[in-house]
Amino acid sequence: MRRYGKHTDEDDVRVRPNRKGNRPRSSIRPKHEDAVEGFVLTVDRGRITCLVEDRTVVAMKARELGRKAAVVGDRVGLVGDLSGDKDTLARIVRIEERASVLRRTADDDDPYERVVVANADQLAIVTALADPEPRPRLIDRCLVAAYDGGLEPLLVLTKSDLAPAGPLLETYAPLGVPYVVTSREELSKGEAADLVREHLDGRVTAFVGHSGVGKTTLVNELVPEGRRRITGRVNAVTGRGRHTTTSALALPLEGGDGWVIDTPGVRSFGLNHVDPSRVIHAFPDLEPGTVDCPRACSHDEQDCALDAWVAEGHAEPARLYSLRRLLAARERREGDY
Ligand SMILES: Nc1nc2c(ncn2[C@@H]2O[C@H](COP(=O)(O)OP(=O)(O)OP(=O)(O)O)[C@@H](O)[C@H]2O)c(=O)[nH]1
Ligand SMILES: [Zn+2]
Repeated sequence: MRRYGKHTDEDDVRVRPNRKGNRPRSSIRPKHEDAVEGFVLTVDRGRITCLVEDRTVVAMKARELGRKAAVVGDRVGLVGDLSGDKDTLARIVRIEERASVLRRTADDDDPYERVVVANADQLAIVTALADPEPRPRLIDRCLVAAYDGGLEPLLVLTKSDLAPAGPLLETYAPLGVPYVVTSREELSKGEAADLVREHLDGRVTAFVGHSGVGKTTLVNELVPEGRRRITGRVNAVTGRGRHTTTSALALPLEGGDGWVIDTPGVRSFGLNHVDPSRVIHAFPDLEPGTVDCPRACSHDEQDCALDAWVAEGHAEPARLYSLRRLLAARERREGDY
């Protein structure tokens, strides 16, 4: 039988002698200061799987967090049973401020734009050069989502054995986006993964790409054991035989301190709330030219000061053209999905 002593609350509320009449110390301590830090690996129907030290711990969100959801990549504070044993459930009591956010757009089932990945440093946009054909507008939308959310983009162009990368790269050259080009042959020799890995070490990279571009093939090359390891652990803890989640999944890079976050399909990015001033941060060469813009300028309107400024020779016209193209990609069109 458990005994409840007189002072069971002592550890929670340690009130110090308060001679100066200040507020009791207990009330200014952050709540749950004993919470342990975790990293969200995946989310499945309200079950949030976190890495806590070297254990996989399944948790629920504490009610006090309100509507804010924990998403893959979040740094969280956990309390409760952190053993990671089967059938145990910890509680997430804190979600740390996010350094970056990748949003997906609202859809028929859900009217809100939602964050799908938090704290990624980089967005790897996987595009096939053929089969399926590249979709520049989709790439542009990914770039806007990256710039807006605070992620650095990386273009990963697959299937260069089927079509040359030149024309597409030319389109993106003025943006200075780093890129990797891979082929079937490089893939089979393991070289494709090596090329991509050079961009991943020490960073958290979210991978997006629509069906058939070779994203899964590449991610499996990058983290051959990763998926099995993580989903195996998740299954062991949840008792579910299959990893059924439709959420993104964070996979540890072998021998590095980076993470690959595999995202399911691309449902188009949430660009409704894109702030042009955040996108223009990605264009530091153009930014000074916006001082004479009207207030809340979209930089895609007639009175925008950038046209005259660029015409005076302060920056490359190709850069302004690229900025405008990206800003125009915010509008969702038929076929963007
Ligand atoms: N020719 C060629 N084929 C490739 C290359 N990379 C991947 N593929 C093939 O492209 C097809 C699609 O690859 P997946 O990895 O399944 O593509 P995905 O983007 O994950 O697509 P989903 O699984 O549908 O989301 C597979 O048949 C791959 O073998 C490449 O560099 N060249
Ligand atoms: Zn402007």
